[in-house]
Amino acid sequence: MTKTAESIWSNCLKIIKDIVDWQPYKTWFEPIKAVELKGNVLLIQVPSQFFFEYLEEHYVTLLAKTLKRELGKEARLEYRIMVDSGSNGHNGTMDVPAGNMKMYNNNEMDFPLIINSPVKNPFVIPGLKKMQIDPQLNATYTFDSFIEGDCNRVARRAGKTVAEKPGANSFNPLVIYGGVGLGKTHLAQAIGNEVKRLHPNKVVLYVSSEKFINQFQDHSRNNAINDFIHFYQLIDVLIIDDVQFFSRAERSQDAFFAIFNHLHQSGKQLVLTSDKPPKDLDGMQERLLSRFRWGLSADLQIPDYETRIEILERKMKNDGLDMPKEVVKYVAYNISTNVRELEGALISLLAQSSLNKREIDLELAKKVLRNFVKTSSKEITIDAIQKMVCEYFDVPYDKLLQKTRKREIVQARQITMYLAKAFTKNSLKTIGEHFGGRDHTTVIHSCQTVKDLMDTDSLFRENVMELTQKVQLAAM
Ligand SMILES: Nc1ncnc2c1ncn2[C@@H]1O[C@H](COP(=O)(O)OP(=O)(O)OP(=O)(O)O)[C@@H](O)[C@H]1O
Repeated sequence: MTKTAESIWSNCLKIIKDIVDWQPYKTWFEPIKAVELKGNVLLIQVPSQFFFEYLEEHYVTLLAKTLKRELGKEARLEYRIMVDSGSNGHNGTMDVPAGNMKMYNNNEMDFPLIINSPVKNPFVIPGLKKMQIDPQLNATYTFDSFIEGDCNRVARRAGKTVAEKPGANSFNPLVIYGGVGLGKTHLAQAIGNEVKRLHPNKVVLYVSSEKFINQFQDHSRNNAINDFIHFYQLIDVLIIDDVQFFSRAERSQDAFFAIFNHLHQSGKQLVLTSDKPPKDLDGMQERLLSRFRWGLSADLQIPDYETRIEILERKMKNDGLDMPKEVVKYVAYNISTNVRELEGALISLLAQSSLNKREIDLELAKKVLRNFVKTSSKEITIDAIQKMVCEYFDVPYDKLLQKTRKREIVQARQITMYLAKAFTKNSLKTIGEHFGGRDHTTVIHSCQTVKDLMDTDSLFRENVMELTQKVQLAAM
């Protein structure tokens, strides 16, 4: 029988249908039309640029293997992409070779594009029933590399719970929010990586809201919104980064609403990040905001001095680097804006050391940081912290030093000790002396009590976080 484009494609579809699940088959393979067969090159037509990219990204291996079965090992695939003529002046279609198909002539490179796929070869998995998608995760963003401190304890622990039991916990959705460079993406990705580690069969997808909106707009142009929504409804753990950008995209919010409802009702997990608390997300539909409140919103704050040291040390350890402790302390002390800047300072320091072929020492650190950020001009004192706390809680200064056992005073005193330990270089003994001659063990006990209370009492935690920021500002 003569081979035609249709017959070849129809044979390919028979194989593909046995391998992929029904829904992705309908979404990603049924809309494809066989156009032309020229020797060993099959031209297929796909409805959009997005569709083409999606196939290339997720199904290129499957397509290549299938086609090679039908047309031999020299087989090649070309796409004809339906183009929106209104937006770019093309005449309705554009032909593109499957850029990666040539790789498949080399048997050793059978699956170069399915990254993080738990399934090595879709052809040997009997009755494969899960959608194969690249979860778009960066393997370096793990819980292990995400240092825990008072600034992120609640969010990090909630993230772990979600990863252990996705969809089957009360943190659904989990909304992680916080300022620039404080680790929202890292933590959200860590959840995805942990889910894949603990539950390899779960379908995880990380996507930025911007990408989601672009995909939606592509599908909308191609009258394929239902396909778009159906695709997202197949995911077990959907992680959407920077949801604040939805505020500019009313119609994408409608699609997200449909996806959210379906996933939530089916016991699937949603993880969202935002640069502000959900209640401050202007331009977001109320029905979405009310759904965000169903789960848990956890914030990320600026890490305190000790956590900043730990972050720097872990980063250096991971990269096999070393530098004197006093330099680490100097960097941590002077950069208290966010973690990205902290990492930036470390990189600048290493670069300067390697360019100038000189050891990293305090002198070099001072020079580099001078150009990098405004270093702390003032060393914050215990007295200054005491005054700030007294003002904040409206507690008389002398009461802080006396032996009063009144709860408000005791807590204010404990918080002051905690902040003094985090933000000054004084020893525990000196800190104790500033509180009417208390013992260093009292300071240790106070710091521990503050940490414990921050885990259990959200109002207390908010107070400490606000005071932390005030102290950090005063030290700049
Ligand atoms: N607790 C932490 N432990 C270790 N590394 C951290 C921690 N928090 C943040 N980082 C690192 O800081 C950098 C910035 O983090 P990330 O990109 O996740 O921030 P973000 O809050 O998503 O920022 P943006 O608001 O700009 O999107 C990353 O390299 C991340 O690994």
